[in-house]
Amino acid sequence: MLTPTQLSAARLLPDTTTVSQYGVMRIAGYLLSELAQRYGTPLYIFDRATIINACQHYQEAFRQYYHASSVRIIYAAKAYLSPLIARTMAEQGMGLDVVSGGELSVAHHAGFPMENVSFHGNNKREDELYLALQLGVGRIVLDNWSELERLTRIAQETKKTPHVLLRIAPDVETDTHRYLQTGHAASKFGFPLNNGEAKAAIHAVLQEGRLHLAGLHAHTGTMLRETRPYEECLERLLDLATEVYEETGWWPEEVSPGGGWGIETADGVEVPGVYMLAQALQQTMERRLADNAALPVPTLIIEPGRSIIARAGVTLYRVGARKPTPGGITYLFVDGGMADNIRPALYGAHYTALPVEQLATPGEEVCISGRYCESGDMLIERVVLPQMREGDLLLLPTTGAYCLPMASNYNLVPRPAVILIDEQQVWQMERRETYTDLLMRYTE
Ligand SMILES: Cc1ncc(COP(=O)(O)O)c(C=O)c1O
Ligand SMILES: N[C@@H](CCCC[NH3+])C(=O)O
Repeated sequence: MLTPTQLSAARLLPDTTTVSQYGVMRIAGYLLSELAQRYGTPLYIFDRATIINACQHYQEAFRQYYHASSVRIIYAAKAYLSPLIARTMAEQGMGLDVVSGGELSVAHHAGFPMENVSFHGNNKREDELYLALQLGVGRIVLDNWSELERLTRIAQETKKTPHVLLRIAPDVETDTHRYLQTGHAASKFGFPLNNGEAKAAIHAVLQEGRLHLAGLHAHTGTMLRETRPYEECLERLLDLATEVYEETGWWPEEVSPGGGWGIETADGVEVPGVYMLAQALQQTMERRLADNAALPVPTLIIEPGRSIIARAGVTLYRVGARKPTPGGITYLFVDGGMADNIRPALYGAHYTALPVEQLATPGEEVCISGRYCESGDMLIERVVLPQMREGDLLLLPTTGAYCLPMASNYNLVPRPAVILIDEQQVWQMERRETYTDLLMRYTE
């Protein structure tokens, strides 16, 4: 029998999760308590089937509205990357969006086809641009004038003609946390549209002639749960392209309204299906290009990260202590916290938690708090759970995106192990850090 918390959390769990009539939870057939025993805790577990299903779901949704050749779906590696994840994305026909020489190196190491890699970021260093050209990345997305000048100079020197997109700040408002907004007029990302800089940058690239301007890009924010910002963003990019076409005859081969599609979380807000996004973008494209029927429809590039990988991931923590306080809060201390998942502290992100084994104890409201020396180290401020004891295992769903990539060694706690599982196999993607790993960084 599922408890009410388990029931409401069921939609947040990986696709292969099962709970027996005695309340025993498995993912891809594995007993979670056995995985915790074998790999230790905290443990991040990714379910391969859920990742593959999400990739296929995106492809099917967009292929309902576009020819396969006119849409490219690019996984945003910043959500979580390992060589095995890069290989899985390649097998699924996904491209890869990277934002650093580090992510680029993992993609290269994994043998990811470099022509399907887009190199993003707002401050790419010179050595990273050289590396991108040397490895032959498909697209470099330029954010600002300095980057444009830097890459133009490198292109001249190396006698290469990189394919670039210009990132535009389209001045589109999004209904998401302030730190997750990226397309407004004051955004740190992109050439502003409003003051004419975006158009000036396009003219500059075309006049200089050293870079191949393949198209225009924007990304308005993340954890979006409506199609409106995507539609507005695509409209603005196409309007800008139309103006430039009339002035110069240049027309984009590609346009991208970025990634950012949300997921359902413990806050209970529903997210429309991805096919709604595909449909909305196709309709916007058709509407905006109706007056220019002779022009080829640009390839649409979409860059999901979280909506591909968040629900595939869960975290297992072990409870170390239960502490009722006279102030009325009962804490459950777990063996991880803000250093492996900064999202609640940084964005007020909502998670829920489930005991891994069914407990017949009465329910109580607790605060799930980590082991770090910060009062703000709360993974969940309030959740009702059966009374848990020291040693019990707790599972947090939807931790596959932006937890591990933002992890730190705060308090010099080693970072957790990470595994990928399917019904046949367990792959250890990252081994647990050791004290030796931590000590190796010090040179004196
Ligand atoms: C340029 C760009 N593309 C794609 C993404 C992926 O966003 P999400 O993981 O929310 O889909 C991001 C991150 O917000 C981004 O900055
Ligand atoms: N790190 C953020 C998302 C930022 C995505 C990159 N622009 C999160 O956890 O939600």
